[in-house]
Amino acid sequence: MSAQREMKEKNPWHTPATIIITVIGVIAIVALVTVAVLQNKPLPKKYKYGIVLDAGSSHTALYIYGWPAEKVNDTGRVVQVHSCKVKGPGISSYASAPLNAGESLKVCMLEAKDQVPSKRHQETPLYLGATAGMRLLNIENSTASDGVFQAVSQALQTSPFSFQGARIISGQEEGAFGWVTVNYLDDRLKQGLETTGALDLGGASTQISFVSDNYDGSESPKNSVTFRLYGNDYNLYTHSFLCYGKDQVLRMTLAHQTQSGPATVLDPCFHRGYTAIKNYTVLYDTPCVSDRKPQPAPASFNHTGTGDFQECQRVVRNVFNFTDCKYSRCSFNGVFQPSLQGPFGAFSAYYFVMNFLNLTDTSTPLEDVKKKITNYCATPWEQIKEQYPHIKQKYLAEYCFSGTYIITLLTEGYNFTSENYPNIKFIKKIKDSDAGWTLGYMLNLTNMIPAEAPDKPPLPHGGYVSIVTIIAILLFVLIIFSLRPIWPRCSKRPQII
Ligand SMILES: O=c1[nH]cnc2c1ncn2[C@@H]1O[C@H](COP(=O)(O)OP(=O)(O)O)[C@@H](O)[C@H]1O
Ligand SMILES: [Ca+2]
Repeated sequence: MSAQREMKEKNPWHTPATIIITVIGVIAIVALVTVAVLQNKPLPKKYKYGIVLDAGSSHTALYIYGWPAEKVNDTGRVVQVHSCKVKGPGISSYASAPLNAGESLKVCMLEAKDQVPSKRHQETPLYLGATAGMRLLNIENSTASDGVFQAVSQALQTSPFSFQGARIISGQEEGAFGWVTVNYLDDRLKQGLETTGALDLGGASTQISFVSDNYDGSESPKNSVTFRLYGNDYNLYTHSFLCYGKDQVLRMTLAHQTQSGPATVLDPCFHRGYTAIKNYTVLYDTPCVSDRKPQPAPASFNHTGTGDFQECQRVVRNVFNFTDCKYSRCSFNGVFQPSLQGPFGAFSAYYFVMNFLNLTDTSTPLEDVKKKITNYCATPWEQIKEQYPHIKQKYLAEYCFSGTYIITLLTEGYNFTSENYPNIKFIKKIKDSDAGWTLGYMLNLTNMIPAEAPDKPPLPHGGYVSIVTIIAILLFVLIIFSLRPIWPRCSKRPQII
């Protein structure tokens, strides 16, 4: 009994002071963790939006981008939240009825109104950028292109968004912003990683953009764009070939085959059994071919397919000039191109065509790619129509030509070889956002990519809570241990005696 009393008296656990200290300690730890969890909760996310209309030669598409209002400078934070394909042709096709161009945008603009919360409408910038279709119309008839811009601007001004203007973007911008989009979405810019080149195939123009170490921009300054992004300097090579989109090249190959104004054209780029009456005036109605119109020309010709890849490639080669080059090296048409470097992302029509032909897997050797296109071209038109009843016949009839053009452009135009062909990835989207120039264009106009690397991001909420919890537990353990030298000695004393 007396030993027990003595123990009770000397054990600090049982003194009122230690009990109070321990209770206060535990309360303090619980309070600390509670504060960490509750008070430092991230603020509810406020989203911002931006809208870009891509007025391409074949059609217009609307893209809505969104990002959390705070931390705008974080790479890869802006994402595509919605897209809308405008019904009907590209705006350049409305040259003689410009009001209809404005009207055609209405359905997608209404969709955008639904997609962006109404309290954000006023602050949401809206841009329209037109590419090669409008470049060609502007060359052909600048009054008509002004009329189209006036009509679309008027239509967009009536939207609740903050309309920032409609304009033709240059080929250089189109190429450079496509490259920015691909590398931004891939998180390559902020991390200073090796960049991915961008290959964009449209209907009226095509772009190639990449960074090459042995290129400083001095040999052909007009092909050079310099960027300082997140503290890294980039010297980008870019070129846009006007008229080398797949629709204009198709016209150029047909123009090549109709130089003498024949009544029938036997075209190796179309399937056997394919036949259509085509109008000379319509075919030659673009600045890419207008100077070659046979004079006098009959009203129309009979366009008949023979389905022969090798012959088709021979015809397609005629649209390239491989001989003139005043630089150390050229792609084609006397255009400077440094040596190819790094991985490439090929999008837009590159993707549509190669995806249809089941050729997006670039581990397929180049020779096998050619064999597959050869087989496709050699398949009779009747069989093709039966095999793909749900695909638009206009696209279906042209895949043989388009596949042949793509392979010729990549290998003979840009000089991809069987060794570096696998460096190309045919892509439609990166992390749910479409590959194309629009995102890069918006990031640039809203100053969303800083020249210098942003400060290190503060600890995320989860990390902050974990650290406070760990510290609290350590403190608790420390209190226990600080009491240990007194407590065990007291409790063991009776045994020693
Ligand atoms: O599903 C498809 N299959 C094949 N080609 C397509 C498909 N969708 C779009 N395209 C083609 O992609 C190209 C897009 O070009 P775009 O309209 O962007 O012209 P641009 O960039 O030269 O101004 C056009 O040739 C169009 O016909
Ligand atoms: Ca395009």
